[in-house]
Amino acid sequence: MAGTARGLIEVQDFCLRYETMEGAVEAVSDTSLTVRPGEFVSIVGPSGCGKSTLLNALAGFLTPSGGRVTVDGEPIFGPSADRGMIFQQYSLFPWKTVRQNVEFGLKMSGVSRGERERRARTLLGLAGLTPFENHYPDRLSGGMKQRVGIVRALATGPRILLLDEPFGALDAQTRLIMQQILTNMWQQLKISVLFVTHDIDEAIFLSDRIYVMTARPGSIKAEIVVPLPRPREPAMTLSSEFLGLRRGLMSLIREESIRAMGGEVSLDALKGLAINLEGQDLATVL
Ligand SMILES: Nc1ncnc2c1ncn2[C@@H]1O[C@H](COP(=O)(O)OP(=O)(O)OP(=O)(O)O)[C@@H](O)[C@H]1O
Repeated sequence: MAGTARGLIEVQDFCLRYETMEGAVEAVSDTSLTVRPGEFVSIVGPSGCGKSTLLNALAGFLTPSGGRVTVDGEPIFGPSADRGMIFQQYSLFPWKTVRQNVEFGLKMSGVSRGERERRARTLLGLAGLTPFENHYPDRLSGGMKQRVGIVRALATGPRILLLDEPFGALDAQTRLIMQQILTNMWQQLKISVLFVTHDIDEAIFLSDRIYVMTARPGSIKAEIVVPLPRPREPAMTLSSEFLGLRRGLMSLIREESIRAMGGEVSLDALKGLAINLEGQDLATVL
């Protein structure tokens, strides 16, 4: 799996509508993006802009209402071990040990016992999980469970890895460690990654490029290249380059988050200027 120039993701004029009892919900419209083989790309945007919808279409769980979604030029017709997907919630089999969880997909694909063990042990080693290979998931912390989930998705040698807020449930310190483990694994495996996050710092720290989506129906508002060198070090988050990117991204997302609230909240309201109290203080008025 290492060293192969595979994993080109191309999304062209993608639209997705959900049909509901109340009518159609246009979740994503006219979205085009590319992830080149071996690239790490993130998607950020306001809540409800369609990030998960797009990722689920790439995973093969949803069918586009329009446009084209391909990996290495091949259209997507359903889920495949070629496209690993990681969610925020851990989805390990509780009755299997860590190594059995990692080997599961390989067993289903008919890989021999020896080869399964070799691959699982290599990946568990890369993720620092060797001492826990015989543990059951209920004995693992959230960060460890998520590491096992990532290793399990990688074990079958996917061309691309899709991650939907994978570290959203973890505390800040564990999150930082997970980010480094993920980038280490990604650099060694040379796999293409599309990563959805709400965390701007996380997107900058991990990515080669970042797509910013508009409020629903989501489309691409901006594409930002992250020029920070690799390997990324935690100290880089204090550099002027990092802070400049952060400022730019925050202002783009803020604009869209306000739009996503459908006019319920205006910039004036956020500054506390939207209601005229006619000189009285709030406690008196209430
Ligand atoms: N099954 C569904 N039926 C109807 N509408 C849906 C369905 N799933 C999602 N939506 C709507 O589609 C839009 C996009 O949802 P999606 O979960 O993709 O957004 P998101 O950007 O991932 O959100 P968040 O950042 O809050 O996780 C939202 O307005 C959501 O309410």
